[in-house]
Amino acid sequence: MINIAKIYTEQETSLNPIMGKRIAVLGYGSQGRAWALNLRDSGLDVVVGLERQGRSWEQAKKDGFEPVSTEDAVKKADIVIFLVPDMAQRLVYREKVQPYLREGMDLVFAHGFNIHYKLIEPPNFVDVYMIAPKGPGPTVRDFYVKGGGVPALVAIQQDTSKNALSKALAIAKGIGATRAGVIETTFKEETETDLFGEQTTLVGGVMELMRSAFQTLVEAGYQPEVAYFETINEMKMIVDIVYEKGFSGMLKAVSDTAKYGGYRVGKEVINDEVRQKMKEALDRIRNGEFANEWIEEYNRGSPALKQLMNDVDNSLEEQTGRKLKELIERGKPKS
Ligand SMILES: NC(=O)C1=CN([C@@H]2O[C@H](COP(=O)(O)OP(=O)(O)OC[C@H]3O[C@@H](n4cnc5c(N)ncnc54)[C@H](O)[C@@H]3O)[C@@H](O)[C@H]2O)C=CC1
Ligand SMILES: CC(=O)[C@](C)(O)C(=O)O
Ligand SMILES: [Mg+2]
Ligand SMILES: [Mg+2]
Repeated sequence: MINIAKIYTEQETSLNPIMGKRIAVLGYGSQGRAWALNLRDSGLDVVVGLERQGRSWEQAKKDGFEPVSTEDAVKKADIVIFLVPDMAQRLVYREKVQPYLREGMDLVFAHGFNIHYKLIEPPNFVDVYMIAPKGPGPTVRDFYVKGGGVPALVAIQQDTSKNALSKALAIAKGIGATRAGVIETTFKEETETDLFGEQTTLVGGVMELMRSAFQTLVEAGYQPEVAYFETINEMKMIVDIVYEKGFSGMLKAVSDTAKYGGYRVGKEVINDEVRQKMKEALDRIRNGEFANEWIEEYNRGSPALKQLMNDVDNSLEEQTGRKLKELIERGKPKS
């Protein structure tokens, strides 16, 4: 069954439901900085709450905020937005948010992980909702500054005030998302699809596809620089055309030789075995296995994650990219 999505746009949404309310943005990283700045530029009352003085604290001050401790931000807030890493949210909630919850407060998320997998179980006297931008934090800021907005999903988990949707849409408007459009979803759908996307395509799939192709060429004796241009650097140009003009537009921009070769070999590489693996990844997301594994990894101090970051950093493809950086920068369009 296909449900037709409800899409909210700029005209049918208003900032009024949250105007004058105090908004605490917890965390000042990828999304935190973008949200705090966009909400402030939209005329809303934002306070940045952070755990300790450090890099985020300095950045927030540089951007003109007066950051305060998480507790102090929460104590004075009507709306609390969780923009610390997913794995940190439970502890921040238990120690710094829960003790200060008052009736009529809102708990807001940018991803459904902690609510969907029940790591955070808020009391029934607060509203719980999500605005999930479908793009990286720096892009959320960049698009907003340039008059646009990254599309987002909105979901309501708890609607004690009977006004949660209009407040969620107001925040979506405040970060610029309604300039594009905001789709209504559930915490379950957002959490499962977001995890699936980053695992199989956006982060894991695309990166390993590019790295595997690079490594195949280099192992066959081709120059790393040539392999890098072919399998990694050109990806942006191809994906940019898909973004602007869809797959049909991309196919029109490449040669007939590429179209035929891509048609012939693409489905051989990304075959039924790969689709089966995608299905299994989705199953592990849906039955909670992935969430449990990630929580355990995090509790051990994220050794696998650290290893991955290290391996990638030291890989030949990354070294080659660093070597070619100056050349690539020189060639970028100037306006
Ligand atoms: N990164 C992205 O572009 C996207 C992120 N999201 C969601 O947004 C939320 C925030 O994610 P990011 O912006 O990636 O986070 P991030 O990793 O960039 O957040 C870092 C911020 O949290 C603070 N922080 C780090 N560890 C902490 C801890 N143990 N306790 C308290 N504070 C800590 C840091 O000081 C910093 O201010 C998550 O729920 C994520 O799933 C949703 C869409 C895209
Ligand atoms: C940027 C984004 O949307 C991701 C990949 O889902 C994330 O960073 O979690
Ligand atoms: Mg995402
Ligand atoms: Mg994600």
